[in-house]
Amino acid sequence: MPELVFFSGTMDCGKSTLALQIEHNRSARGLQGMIYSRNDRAGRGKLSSRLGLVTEAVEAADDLDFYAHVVDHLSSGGRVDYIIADEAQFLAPEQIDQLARVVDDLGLDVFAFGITTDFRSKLFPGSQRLVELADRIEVLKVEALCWCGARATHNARTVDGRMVVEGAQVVVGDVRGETGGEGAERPAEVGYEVLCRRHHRRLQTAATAHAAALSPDVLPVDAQR
Ligand SMILES: Nc1ncnc2c1ncn2[C@@H]1O[C@H](COP(=O)(O)OP(=O)(O)O)[C@@H](O)[C@H]1O
Ligand SMILES: Cc1cn([C@H]2C[C@H](O)[C@@H](COP(=O)(O)O)O2)c(=O)[nH]c1=O
Repeated sequence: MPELVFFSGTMDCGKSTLALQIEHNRSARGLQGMIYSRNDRAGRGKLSSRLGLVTEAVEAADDLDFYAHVVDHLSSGGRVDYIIADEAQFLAPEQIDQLARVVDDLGLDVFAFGITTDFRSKLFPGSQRLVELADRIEVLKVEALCWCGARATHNARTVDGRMVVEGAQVVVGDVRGETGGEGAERPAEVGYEVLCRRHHRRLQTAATAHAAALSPDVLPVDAQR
């Protein structure tokens, strides 16, 4: 039976790598996939992994109708055996419905990859619809870790290492920080960090935890002498 599968996890847990592996294994057996992505860090029309692999993809813009796109391709003599959609959290709920229709009406497997929640631990609309519609949800097995060593389950947005809780839901970026704040005297470093729930709730990133550990307030009594 064809399926709509949602592979989910935090940022940096290997989702895009798995997408590329699924694509590699299937194309090695002569199958042809239609690869979609949206807002990949490597640029428009790319699906890239931090391991350095990258492939061409159809950029899934707001106005892309997945079902119509696949039907058009098939009607013009093209072949499609399966669908891969990376960065699926950025898709509109209606586009997830279109992917479900591709499974049900065209009989194709659809593999969607994305983070479930944003930097405020709120569901992305596309991910919410995937949770509602997917035949299966697969949580990636390679665990990303919080700075404390616990399993990271949440995505934090940081500015100069400090977690922020205000801002637009979509800001493309990486876990190692990027230069932002155009026009600012010293551009702020906007980035992401994966945290366990406890430290996400406490807004404690690696940088702020390190600063707190170095603060005289928390030094042992002996060391303060
Ligand atoms: N230099 C490296 N050596 C080994 N593995 C790495 C290296 N850099 C990144 N990775 C692996 O790649 C994962 C990130 O893969 P990626 O597919 O880009 O993640 P996602 O799409 O979930 O954000 C990391 O969790 C890590 O397991
Ligand atoms: C938490 C969060 C993330 N994003 C962006 C940042 C990245 O561009 C992608 C996630 O990509 P990855 O391959 O899973 O690392 O999502 C965002 O726009 N808003 C957020 O709240």
